[in-house]
Amino acid sequence: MTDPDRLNQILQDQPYIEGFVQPSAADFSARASITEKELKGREHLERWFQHLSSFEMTAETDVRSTENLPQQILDFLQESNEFNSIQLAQQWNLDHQKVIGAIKSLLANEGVLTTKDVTEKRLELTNEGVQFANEGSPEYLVFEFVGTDGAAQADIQKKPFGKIGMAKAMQFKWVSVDKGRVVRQATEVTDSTRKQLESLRIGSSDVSENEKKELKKRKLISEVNIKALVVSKGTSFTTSLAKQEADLTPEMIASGSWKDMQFKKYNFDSLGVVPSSGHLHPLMKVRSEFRQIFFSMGFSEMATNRYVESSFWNFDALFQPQQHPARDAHDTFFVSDPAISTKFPEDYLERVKTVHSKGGYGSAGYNYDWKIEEAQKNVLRTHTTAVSARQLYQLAQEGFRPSKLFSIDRVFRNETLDATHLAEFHQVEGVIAEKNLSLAHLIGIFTEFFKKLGITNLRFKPTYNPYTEPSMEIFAYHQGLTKWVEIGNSGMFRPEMLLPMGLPADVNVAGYGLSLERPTMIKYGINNIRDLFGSKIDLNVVYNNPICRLDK
Ligand SMILES: N[C@@H](Cc1ccccc1)C(=O)O
Repeated sequence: MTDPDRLNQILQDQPYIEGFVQPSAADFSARASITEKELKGREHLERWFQHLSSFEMTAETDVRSTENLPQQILDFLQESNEFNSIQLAQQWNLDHQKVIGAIKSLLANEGVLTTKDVTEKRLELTNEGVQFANEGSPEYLVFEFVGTDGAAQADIQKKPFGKIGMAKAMQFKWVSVDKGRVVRQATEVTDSTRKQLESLRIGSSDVSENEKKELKKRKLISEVNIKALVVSKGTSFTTSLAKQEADLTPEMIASGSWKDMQFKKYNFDSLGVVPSSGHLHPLMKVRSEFRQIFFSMGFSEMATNRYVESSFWNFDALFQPQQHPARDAHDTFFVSDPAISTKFPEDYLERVKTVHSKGGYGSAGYNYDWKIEEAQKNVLRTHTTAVSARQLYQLAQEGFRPSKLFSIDRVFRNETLDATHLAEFHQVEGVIAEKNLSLAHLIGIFTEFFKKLGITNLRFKPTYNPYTEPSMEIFAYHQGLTKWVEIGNSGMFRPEMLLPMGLPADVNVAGYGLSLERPTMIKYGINNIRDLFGSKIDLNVVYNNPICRLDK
């Protein structure tokens, strides 16, 4: 494919290509001016860049195939007796690590090689050096920009190469300034900075010590230490290594051929194949994401270890009246055995009773006959707000301190099952207790919280809870169902709930409860909540959903 004659012709026609530089596309845009001739030749040239690179490879350097590199190294050592890995990599134009890898693989054969660790100093181009090598030095770019007609100094200063380029081009007497106008002082110049950088880049030794010193001063190159190996023949050096088998097969044992074979040493350092075994359930993945998000936002986790809860903690402590429809057997699962709880903090129970029946703390209460029998009834907790209630009471007993708490666990509701409702599901609950908190803080927390989950399409809607005022529901847009789905409920806990607990009057508590299932459905494009439970889960749906792919 290479056509050196044609190439030389091109180089003569287009003298601005200096030497065998391999210009990049950026080269053109970085160049300050392109003459008409160059412009015309550009397309033509671009085709020839391909030839340029193949010419460089075949004519100038000795590029090795890395196939069977260990054998090539043995053959080389046979002739040379000793070599340095860096020099060999340079000579063969290979990545040094590849050479090291091949040497290491040969070391598995005892006695074939001896190696010695050495540290070599090498010059490397800095980022700026690489840029200059690719695009030309700033002084050259200035010289180009000035052109034969000259240019305004202000225009040059605006260019990224302007400042340094001007200083150097003046120092080299390539250009001069007269009343704000820059003109060429030399008719032709060579971009030797770029040339030197290019030579150093390919490890060539044709850059003088003085030139290196200057490049170092300009911070275009720097000295780095590289660990290399000096390799020489071992006591049982050979260029024809016996083929080493990786596996002992039943056939080898049956035929007895294993007796004459050599086997590869077992590599105890290599990583094993990771067995494709269990995966986290999508729900548990989202749960761990939720936990991480809570932790990253400074929340601590509450203990959630009771599914059976008394009505007292599930409802009464939350200022939910005993006639509230949610307490009805249609919505709540009552437990028949044990049917009641009997141990409650007495004073607190008394205060709860009073706030329900007579009011207090500035509230008129509900004005009804509060009955302990109703509060004693055991239920499967209908929300994790029962967990929060216990925790807030505890906080009041210990003495208030600002707190951010969360819990994620199962709750139970006597629901009619459909695509978005189950009788048992998970709630993600958070409470923030602090002075001067408002609903605005809560909205801010949600926005941040869901952003971290990848859900940005949120809407808030005012709602009613017996235990919060104001209260709001949170909706997220579900792409699969093409509708807004409620994913949470929240609000500022009422004083009728907090003050009987003994929390200071100037403390506000914001709370929220979210479903774990619905964000999971949104995230993984699952349209039926029932698909999340039991053995029916269709992993093809989960793993191939277009909205968000689940990594296994
Ligand atoms: N308990 C509410 C959620 C909630 C928690 C805390 C404050 C306000 C609302 C629910 O079940 O939906």
